[in-house]
Amino acid sequence: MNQSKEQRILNFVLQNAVRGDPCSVMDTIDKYCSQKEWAMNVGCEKGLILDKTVEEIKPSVVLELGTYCGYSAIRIARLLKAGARLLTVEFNPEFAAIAKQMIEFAGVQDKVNILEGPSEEIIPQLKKKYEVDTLDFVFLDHWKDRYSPDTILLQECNLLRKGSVLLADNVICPGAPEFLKYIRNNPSFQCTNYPAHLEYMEVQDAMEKAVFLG
Ligand SMILES: O=c1[nH]cnc2c(O)c(F)c(-c3ccc(F)cc3)cc12
Ligand SMILES: [Mg+2]
Repeated sequence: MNQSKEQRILNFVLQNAVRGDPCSVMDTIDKYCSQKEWAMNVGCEKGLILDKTVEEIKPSVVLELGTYCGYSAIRIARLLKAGARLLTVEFNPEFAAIAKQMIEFAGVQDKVNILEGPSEEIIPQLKKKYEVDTLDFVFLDHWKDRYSPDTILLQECNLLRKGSVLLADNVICPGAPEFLKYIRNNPSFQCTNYPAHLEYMEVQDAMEKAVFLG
């Protein structure tokens, strides 16, 4: 049976990146996806916005919605302080299996827990099943029409605290208009937009940062 694109990306990393070196894994994925097959990793330009956000917050507990091949999980985990942890949610079991191998190869597996299933089922389990009190940082990079319902769900589950930071990918391309309308008109959030390019393309995209004001 012929391989999936995600399996080809993983194989290219296993054969070309340096085991235990997160930057090498990220660079190798970016090389493959810019030269051979496009894939929906956050990439290096928007990845720098993600890096700066994580370095500013110095989070202890991070939630990522949308793991895909694990690129942004590795990007985030490499910057986490000792004892800090990343919970990353992936609906697609094939993607989750690829991400697990990618994260282990990068050597950040001790900081990352991949939670397989739909975000709307997992978010309500975070407190009891995954021992989360509140989230310091949430990276939204899954299905665009889940951005606002999941943001509402995070609030309903009391997972946000004063100063919790949300960062959403793709608010221009493919676009998350409902989320932007919701978050920018909500007095409980302070929003900032970061224009960028779509990963590996000369197409406009942007990330939206939203700080929860409590
Ligand atoms: O579904 C997605 N989930 C998470 N991130 C994405 C992304 O960064 C994309 F660029 C895209 C994308 C896909 C096809 C296009 F033509 C443009 C963007 C999709 C997603
Ligand atoms: Mg994305």
